[in-house]
Amino acid sequence: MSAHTLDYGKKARQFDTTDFQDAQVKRIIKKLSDIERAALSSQELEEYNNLLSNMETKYSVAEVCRANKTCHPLDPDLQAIMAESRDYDELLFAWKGWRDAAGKVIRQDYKRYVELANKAATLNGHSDNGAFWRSLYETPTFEQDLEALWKELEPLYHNVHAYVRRALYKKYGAERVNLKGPIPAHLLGNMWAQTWSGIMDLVIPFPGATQVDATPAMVAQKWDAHRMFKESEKFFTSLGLMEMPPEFWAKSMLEKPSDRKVVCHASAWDFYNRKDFRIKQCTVITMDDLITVHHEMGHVQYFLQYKDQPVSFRDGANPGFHEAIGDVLALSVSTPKHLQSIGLNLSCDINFLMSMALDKIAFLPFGYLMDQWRWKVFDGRIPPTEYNKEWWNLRMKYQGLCPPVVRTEEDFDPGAKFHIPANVPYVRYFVSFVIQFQFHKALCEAARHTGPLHTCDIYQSKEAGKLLGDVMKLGFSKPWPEAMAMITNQTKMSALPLMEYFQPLITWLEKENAKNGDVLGWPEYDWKPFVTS
Ligand SMILES: O=C(CCC(O)(O)[C@H](Cc1ccccc1)NC(=O)c1ccccc1)N[C@@H](Cc1c[nH]c2ccccc12)C(=O)O
Ligand SMILES: [Zn+2]
Repeated sequence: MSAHTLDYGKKARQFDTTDFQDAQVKRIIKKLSDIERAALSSQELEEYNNLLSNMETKYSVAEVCRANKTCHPLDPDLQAIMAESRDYDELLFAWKGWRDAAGKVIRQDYKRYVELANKAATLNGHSDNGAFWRSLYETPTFEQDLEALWKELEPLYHNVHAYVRRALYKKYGAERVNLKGPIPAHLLGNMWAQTWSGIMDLVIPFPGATQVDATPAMVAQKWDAHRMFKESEKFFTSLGLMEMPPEFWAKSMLEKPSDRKVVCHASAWDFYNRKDFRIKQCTVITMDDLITVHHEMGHVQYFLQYKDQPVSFRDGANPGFHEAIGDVLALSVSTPKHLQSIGLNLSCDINFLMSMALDKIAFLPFGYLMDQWRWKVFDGRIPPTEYNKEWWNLRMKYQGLCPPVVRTEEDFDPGAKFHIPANVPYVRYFVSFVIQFQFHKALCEAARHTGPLHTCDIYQSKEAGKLLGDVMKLGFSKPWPEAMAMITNQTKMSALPLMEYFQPLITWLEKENAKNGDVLGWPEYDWKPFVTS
């Protein structure tokens, strides 16, 4: 890839496109001219690639062992413990163990990776690697736009955070949860506390109503990975979008193999030959993974829709668009009405909206802080001596979380999250979680949906499918505001559709939190949970 990038980059850089007339030619030459890591000397490029390979391997083989010598990988063991265990110390075993096994061990590699990534970025004319990552959005006001979106969404998060904190207080007691303080980071049902649907049973507003998680029904009906992917394909074709080609089914890895170590974090792959497209996923039979299946299938649908564009344009309008496609469909799949239509469960409105909020609203501060930390590491505002301290400052500031045990600069907690060792930017998911509701609202109007936004299911709407398909066909050929306007009739990111979707829940939460006299936020930010071991 680097050899190809270098060859085409050198050719592209021979042209001064100032007076070129054809906007598409100018756009292709501009994109080819950024040769990224290929700008490094061959020796430094080899060092850089080795660092990335070492970090990803360390992450993928890491496991946590018990005193009795049984060892647990992240997928599926530790993820299951974090979602299912309600034992404070068992959760702490998995949480601390994973950070010792996967994060701590890559701190030195990461320090050197930052130096080389920045060197490549400056050789391509950027001030640092974070500036290069942000340049992919072609939006001069990008950082201000993101901060404005976060300020609009923060009150929703504070309401969910306060409500969940009270539920955890009831479960784990006053020594472990302070109703005016941050929440210990290992109690939220997920290894990184990035989505909280794992603890839905602790926070469900109306336990009497039919339950909202489809997992038991999927297991009872003996769903397997293939069935999950086929269900997702059926949704795409119901919109008039494309089915998966035979090579996809022949060459994808949809389940964790038993004979070799693989990178289990889900991913989708375009082989740029218009025929070969694949997903690699260690699928487990849960509702959570049914959502991830749709997410990955969204990437492949995008590959299929733009496969006839020039290679330089076979990319998302911006990285957030690529992350949003699958999630837009998953918003329809998740509705009680749709789940019932495929034989899974249904539930009452507030319970349903709570389960959606535990993933979509809880995620926002995490989606935002991940690259806040990395941008500051790349531009030098966070030196290696403060990697972990600044990480926890951001985890406190945005998510209202605190570490369950003391952290030092011997630790490297950001390294315990896939995207950090894997060199995958993250603000794309924050952008996706905002724009997917803008797309959902627009597609629901195209599908002539009436009633509240959260009940909309665009299944079988060819009009909705055409809107989405036409944008995906553009790939990266037009600036993303144009693609945004094709779907939503306006060019900016907006938090309003997300807020409209969750309005019934927010109203309910504000009343509930007021009734409990709960504080919004964590004024007692210095509080620490009682540590036994
Ligand atoms: O990482 C992912 C899914 C993986 C991916 O599909 O985004 C994958 C990440 C990746 C990128 C590069 C190499 C290896 C893995 N991205 C892609 O496969 C991909 C493919 C083509 C274009 C762009 C991205 N989700 C994030 C955010 C997230 C959490 N919960 C979610 C629920 C629904 C959707 C996203 C999330 C996470 O798990 O923290
Ligand atoms: Zn993705």
